[in-house]
Amino acid sequence: MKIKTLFIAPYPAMTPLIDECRQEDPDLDIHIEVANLQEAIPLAQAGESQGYDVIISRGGTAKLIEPEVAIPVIDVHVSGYDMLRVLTLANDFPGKKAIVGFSNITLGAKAITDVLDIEIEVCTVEKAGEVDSILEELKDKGYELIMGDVVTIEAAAKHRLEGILIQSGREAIFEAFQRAKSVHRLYRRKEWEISFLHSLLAETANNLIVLDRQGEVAYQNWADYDSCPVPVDELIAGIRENPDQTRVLTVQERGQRKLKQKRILKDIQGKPYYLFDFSEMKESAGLEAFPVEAVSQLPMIIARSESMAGCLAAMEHHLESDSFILIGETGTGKRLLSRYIHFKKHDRKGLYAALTAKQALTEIEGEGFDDDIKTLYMNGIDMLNPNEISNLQALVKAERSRGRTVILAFEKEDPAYQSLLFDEQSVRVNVPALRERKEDIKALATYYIAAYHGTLGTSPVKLKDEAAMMLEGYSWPGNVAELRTLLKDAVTEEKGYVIGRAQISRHLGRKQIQHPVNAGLPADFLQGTLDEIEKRIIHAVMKEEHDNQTRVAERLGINRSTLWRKLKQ
Ligand SMILES: Nc1ncnc2c1ncn2[C@@H]1O[C@H](COP(=O)(O)OP(=O)(O)OP(=O)(O)O)[C@@H](O)[C@H]1O
Repeated sequence: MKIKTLFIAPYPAMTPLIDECRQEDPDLDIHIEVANLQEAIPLAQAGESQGYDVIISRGGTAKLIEPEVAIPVIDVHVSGYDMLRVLTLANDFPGKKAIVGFSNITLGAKAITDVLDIEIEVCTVEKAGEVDSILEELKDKGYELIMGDVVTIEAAAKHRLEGILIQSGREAIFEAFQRAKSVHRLYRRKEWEISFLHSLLAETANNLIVLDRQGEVAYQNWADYDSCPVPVDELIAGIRENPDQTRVLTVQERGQRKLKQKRILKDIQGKPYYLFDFSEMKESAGLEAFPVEAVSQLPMIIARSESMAGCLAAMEHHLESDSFILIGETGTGKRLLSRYIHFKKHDRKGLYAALTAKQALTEIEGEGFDDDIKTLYMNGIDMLNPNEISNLQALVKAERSRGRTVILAFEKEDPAYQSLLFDEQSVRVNVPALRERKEDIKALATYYIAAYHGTLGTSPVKLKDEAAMMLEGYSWPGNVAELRTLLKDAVTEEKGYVIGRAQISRHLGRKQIQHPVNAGLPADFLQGTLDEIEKRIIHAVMKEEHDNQTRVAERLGINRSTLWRKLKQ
């Protein structure tokens, strides 16, 4: 198919030559118009809307058209032949002569006049406005003949000077035809690439918006939403807050569902762009849903005691590892520490998932397990049978090789899990029981008083030393989780500003009543293994709390998933 070409000639004498040349070029379908400078712009714009592929023009006219249209504009260059022709013409002219024009004309002219020793003055202008004053000066000096482009020749006529237009010859026109063809080919190829990528994007980047640093929308495509699911102002505020972070992941609760937002900073042609990709997080198909989150800030860990500070230091020291084993009684803070490891290792560039070992075995291999999950925290390993344990071992290895950090939690060092517990590649961290780090108790209690004051609006703001001492005297079988529950009960009940000995003693006393050592229990209640006794206690409390698992977990100072696990045993 021929290339539809609009040739805008800046002077009428050019048209016969163009007409002659176009007969010899089978690839271009050329339509000719004559217009100089500004007059050419509306013609060019009309040509673009009529479906022309390319425009050819010359000098200042071509330059003016170019920014006004979105199709390629080819400039007919002034060739050495054109220059030779005009100089030959002028050579026989008697009197003083000069060439006036922009450097694209005068540089070549100067070279030729120097080499051939032709006596012609060469004057270069930098702005079209300078032409008049140069011509006036030349006239005063006795110059009679001026050579140049259309602008120069029109000005020469005004000053009553003789003018010869530097015309384009066949070679320059053919050369422009060639360039028109190759630029058109390139343009077509790029156009194809762009539409190809656009249709790919429309298929693959389903819910995407791209903003520049100023917040202008550069691209957007919504398959599952009518428009951006998060207000664009919110996205812009995030960019301003943190413009240089290359990757930021967040998870937002949207009613019952969770919306994952992934922000990637991309340098495109030297300019920063922010790609926001949105997706709904798939709820786990299996047992119960497990929490997946983007840990957005470093979790607060109280570590006044030497043992807890040592525990943190050991983790910090081995952060490059992709495998951790946390050993500590229930409620000591293993999950909290795993979130701390995740934040330190992956910052906001990946998601964190906490799940039981059984869930891990069923969910991870399944469809829809999110690639952005970079840390897997697994507990409940004691519920696995030997076969499942070896499956878990293989899974841990595979997940590590996928670039995930795997953190396994154990309540005690049980020989049944030896293969997992003593894995050489893992960093083992012992999380001390609260009774072994009494120095942390006051700080933890104060932290919780402040936290509940801030989140629940509870009154107390101070813990008296005598009350702290009472807390330090207790053995905390449920560890920090139990301490937190006691503090929550105490601050919710208390309407004054201070938690003193009386309040703490009341709550610790209740524990004695709720968990009497043996009073009123069947004779065989304390018989059997520890696991059996634990089971009986849990069922007794379940009965008292009418099967309300949240309340039972609170009373026993364990979290709900631990309770759930223990009930399933
Ligand atoms: N050092 C600490 N500083 C602040 N809060 C803590 C600390 N240790 C534990 N906590 C808090 O105590 C509660 C229980 O901690 P966590 O759930 O991490 O314990 P766990 O050892 O994983 O328990 P389980 O084995 O029962 O699942 C959480 O609310 C946690 O934030």
